[in-house]
Amino acid sequence: MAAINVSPLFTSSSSLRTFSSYAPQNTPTLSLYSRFAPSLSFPSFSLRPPISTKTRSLIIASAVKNLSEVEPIPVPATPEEFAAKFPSDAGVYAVFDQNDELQFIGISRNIASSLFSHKTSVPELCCSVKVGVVNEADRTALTQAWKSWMEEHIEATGKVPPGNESGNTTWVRQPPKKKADLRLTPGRHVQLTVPLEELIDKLVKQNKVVAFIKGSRSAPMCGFSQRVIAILENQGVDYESVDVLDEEYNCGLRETLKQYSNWPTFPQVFVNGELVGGCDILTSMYEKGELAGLLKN
Ligand SMILES: N[C@@H](CCC(=O)N[C@@H](CS)C(=O)NCC(=O)O)C(=O)O
Ligand code: FES
Repeated sequence: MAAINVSPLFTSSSSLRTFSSYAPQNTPTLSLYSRFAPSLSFPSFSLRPPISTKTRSLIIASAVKNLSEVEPIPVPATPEEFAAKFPSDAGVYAVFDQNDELQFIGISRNIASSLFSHKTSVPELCCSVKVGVVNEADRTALTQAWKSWMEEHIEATGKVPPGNESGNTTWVRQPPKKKADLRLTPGRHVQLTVPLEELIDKLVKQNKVVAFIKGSRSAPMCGFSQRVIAILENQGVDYESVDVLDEEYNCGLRETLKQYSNWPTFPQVFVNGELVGGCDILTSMYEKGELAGLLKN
């Protein structure tokens, strides 16, 4: 197995092997090891031709210590302790369970924050951590650091850390689930016993923030509605959305709402039962910093 010794900047035992020089035997090809870290996606972990001198000098400049040479740090419990123990810098980290089995190697723009998030979501797997800060941490440098730790571990054990195996989502931050849009009626086949205006009135008075939009909040059907949803999401406010184009569950809403609010277009955003406005008004309030106060009161 060919190994290329490189720069004294690497610690004494370190050597940098070309990616093509070792795919461990009895294990799948390296491309199968490609995984996603919580905040950054990796390029595929594929076999490559030998690294050019220029690339190698880049790698050396951003190299972290070998995985085996880094001291593990016990994982603390509180966010304050995380901030005190771990750097908020970018880099690579390796998480070990209570049996000192390596569970996951990840990269992050903020190591302390990523580790705290792992500790919160999978506490039983986070007992100690090895950390390598990457200087001048652009994407290439971070990926390189991750690859070198992955390769070192694979070479030593012949296996990929379980959390980095293809299809394992334990360590990947799941996007928050979007709330469902509200429906005004049980369906168009059901005869309403109260006028639609009354249902609208109840809806806007019983919910602090309501956005009547074209399409759903997860797939707005018009740029104006999309903009308003983006603003509300950005404000982190809990809001309800109603699709005025949904003729099955909101039959007649598109025209009735225009009369109710005396406003001819959509989107329409209500706060505390009052119409605030459409896309232009929301955008202007957002840009002037006036929206946060209104949404919170
Ligand atoms: N200037 C408006 C833009 C919205 C707009 O023009 N909406 C149109 C096109 S989506 C609309 O709702 N027309 C009435 C309708 O489609 O029933 C705003 O600030 O919200
Ligand atoms: S649906 Fe065409 S501009 Fe809104």
